[in-house]
Amino acid sequence: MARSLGRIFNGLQRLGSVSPIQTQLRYPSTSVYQPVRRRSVLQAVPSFLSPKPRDFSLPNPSWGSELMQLYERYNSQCEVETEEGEKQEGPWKRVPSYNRALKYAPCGVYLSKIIQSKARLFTRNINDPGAAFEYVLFINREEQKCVGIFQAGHLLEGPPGHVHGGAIATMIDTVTGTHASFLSGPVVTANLNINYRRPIPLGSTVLIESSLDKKEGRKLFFSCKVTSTDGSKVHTETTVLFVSISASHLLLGG
Ligand SMILES: CCCCCCCC/C=C\CCCCCCCC(=O)SCCNC(=O)CCNC(=O)[C@H](O)C(C)(C)COP(=O)(O)OP(=O)(O)OC[C@H]1O[C@@H](n2cnc3c(N)ncnc32)[C@H](O)[C@@H]1OP(=O)(O)O
Repeated sequence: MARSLGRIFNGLQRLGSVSPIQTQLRYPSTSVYQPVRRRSVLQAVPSFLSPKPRDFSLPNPSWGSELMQLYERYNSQCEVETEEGEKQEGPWKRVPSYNRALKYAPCGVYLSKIIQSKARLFTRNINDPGAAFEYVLFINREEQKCVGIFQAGHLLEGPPGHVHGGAIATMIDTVTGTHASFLSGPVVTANLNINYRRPIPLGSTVLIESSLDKKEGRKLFFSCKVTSTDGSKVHTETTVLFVSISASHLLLGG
């Protein structure tokens, strides 16, 4: 069963012909979710089987002014105007975000109904806006950087009034993991090493910046910093190692 699912998944990935992250990044970054590639792959599928998934990385009423300001700052650099007044892709891309990782893959919506259909992405499984992880990620291909803007909700408490260290680690893993997937396709975290420097108050917004240090074969080494939004306070400093895997590594249990 697992083997045949692996074959289906690999086949579907070949059908899509681009990696999951590359697929999503083809969508016009300043617009709401527009599944250009997915539509062409799935045209023949009845529409009742393809509900439009919610993109959690778009603003909602729980977003505070800091999250909104930073979102707008990066989003305004996703599409720029040439001197002739034409619009073209800018240096940054907003990364859409759904409540199942499989929805990123070509035909993923259908696979996600077959494989562990109740599974939900850890950071996107609370429906109450603002209660837990509110965040948006942007990627800059040229500078090989990824930033996350993260507003921590009241359900993420660790030390009284402050964010749980595991929730911070989750967000660091999410930003660097998305960055690594974008650069290299499917990966898993092999090592995550965090120095917690200052606690993060619940309800506040922080900036998470990931950069690729080096790539050696299947291994990708990243540094990641969590700071206040103006960069004046460092909350954590992290190094992360990701290892590239084939899709069957996950489907067949490693
Ligand atoms: C189909 C998927 C599509 C995905 C699309 C996603 C889109 C984005 C979606 C949503 C965004 C959310 C993003 C969230 C991201 C979250 C990521 C996680 O949390 S992952 C869960 C936690 N991690 C694990 O469960 C790993 C468990 N470990 C393993 O599976 C294996 O140990 C693995 C793959 C890491 C290595 O196993 P081997 O057998 O394949 O390879 P070997 O030879 O052991 O290692 C390869 C190289 O790496 C080094 N290495 C391995 N582990 C190391 C370690 N812990 N420290 C240092 N080096 C290590 C080794 O020394 C070796 O190096 P030398 O090639 O010899 O130079």
